[in-house]
Formats: sequence, C-alpha cells, structure tokens
Amino acid sequence: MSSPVPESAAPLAIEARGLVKQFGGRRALDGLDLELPQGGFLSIFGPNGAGKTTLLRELALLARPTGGELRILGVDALEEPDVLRSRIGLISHKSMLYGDLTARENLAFFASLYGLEGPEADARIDELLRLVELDHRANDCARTFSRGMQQRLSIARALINDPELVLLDEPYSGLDPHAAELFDRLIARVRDGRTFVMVSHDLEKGFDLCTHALIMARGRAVVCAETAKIDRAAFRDLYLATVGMGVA
Ligand SMILES: Nc1ncnc2c1ncn2[C@@H]1O[C@H](COP(=O)(O)OP(=O)(O)OP(=O)(O)O)[C@@H](O)[C@H]1O
Repeated sequence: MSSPVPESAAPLAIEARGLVKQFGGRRALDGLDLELPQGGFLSIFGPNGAGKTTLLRELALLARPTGGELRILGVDALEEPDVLRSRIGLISHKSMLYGDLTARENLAFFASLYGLEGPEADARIDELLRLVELDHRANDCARTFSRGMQQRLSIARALINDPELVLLDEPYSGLDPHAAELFDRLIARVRDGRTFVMVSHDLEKGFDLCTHALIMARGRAVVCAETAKIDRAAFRDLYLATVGMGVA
C-alpha cells in the first residue's frame, strides 16, 4: 500500500514525474509522481488546500505546471497541449453552462467548439440528452434546472467530444442521494474504455468507484495505489489522519 506509484502493464493515460506548481511563495504541487493506466479510475482525496484541484487543473490543461513532466494519453502535455484538449472532458462543480441557453443550445455551442455541427451534432446531442435523461427538458433554459439536472447537463457537455480522459471535480457536492445515485449510474454507463480522475471528499463513494486511490497532503502523494492492493480500513485511517493534519 505504501508504494508511491502503482505498477501496471497497461498503457498509461497519465504519467506525472516531479510535478510542481508554485503560486508565488506557495507550492500547491511539490514534486508529485503519478501513474494511471488507460481505462483506470483514480480518486483523489486529501484535506483542504492539499493541491487536489490544482492537480486536476493541470490535467485539464487549464494551468501549466511550474516544473516536472506530464504525459497524458501518451502525449507530452507541456509540449503539445493543443493536441490533447479535444481528448479531455472536465466536469467541475462550476457547471460551465450558459443559463440563458437551453439544454440543447448549450450542447450545440460546446459541440461547435469541437467543430461538430449539422446533423452529426444534432444526433450526438439527442443521444447525450437521452443518456442524461434530460430529453424532456431539451428546450428549457439551463438556469431553470435544479443542481442535479445542471450536473447531468454538465456531464453531457463534457462528453460531447467523446473524451478519452474525463476529469471530475467533487461531482457529488450539492447532490441529494437520488441525484448522486443517478450520477453513479451515468458514470457506470459512460465508463467503458475511458479513463477517469475524480477529486472527492467522500471517501466511501470515491473508493467504491475507483481502481486507483491517491491521498494528497501539502502538494505531495501520501499514498497512491491500486485499490485491489489496498486494505480499506488502513486506507480510511490514513485518510482521517491526513485530513486531521488540517489545512495545508
Ligand atoms: N490561483 C492561486 N493563487 C494562489 N494560490 C493558489 C491558487 N490556487 C490554489 N492556490 C493554493 O494552492 C494550494 C492548493 O490549493 P487547491 O485548490 O489545489 O487545494 P484542494 O486540495 O483542491 O483544496 P479543497 O479541498 O479546499 O478544494 C492552497 O494553499 C491554495 O491556497
């Protein structure tokens, strides 16, 4: 369980070596190493300020590391981020939707960003609206949706370009148990063949979903391992001890 990097023979979706992110005098990532095989599901845990969102933003290519190496889906993310963008989807707790556009218009807008237009885009949008069970609300403005519905539309948005890597930033925050269950079912339906990385404060849920688990503190990996090789009770104790360290 204490191995810093999980070993695997599968091709790697994510390979980070000595990743550093410096904000002025503060180090949000402090030499982080990480490997995740393609098709894997990594859950990231840790106290407030541990660097989880910073790591997710680097993986989403929204921010550039200050140092270290990062390969995503076999591509050097620092050298060729533009090659990667269309292969990655991000579901953040900020919905990134346009409130005054309908569900369908939102999806059409994001589809157009990936050059998807016309009947091909319409078919994809119909398919995704059915998938997230919002086809009956396709022509309603996103601002009239509940939090759970906005979350489902965000999932459709993030999947519009059929991404190989899906990044989830605390997707359960604000969801009631029913919406959370729906979200679980949705993830299960779109999981096939894709790689997932999820930041979560819910240890039990995060652990149930993942194939690999990472606990971060102060910008470093406290533990990163395949869940099949982890003793869950020991992992929970380590998590609680790490969160008990308080804000980094
Ligand atoms: N844009 C920024 N400018 C300055 N410091 C930042 C910036 N973004 C993050 N930080 C700092 O980097 C550290 C890690 O922040 P990050 O948001 O990654 O933590 P987190 O693990 O996601 O926390 P939380 O659980 O509270 O969401 C914190 O000390 C934070 O103050």
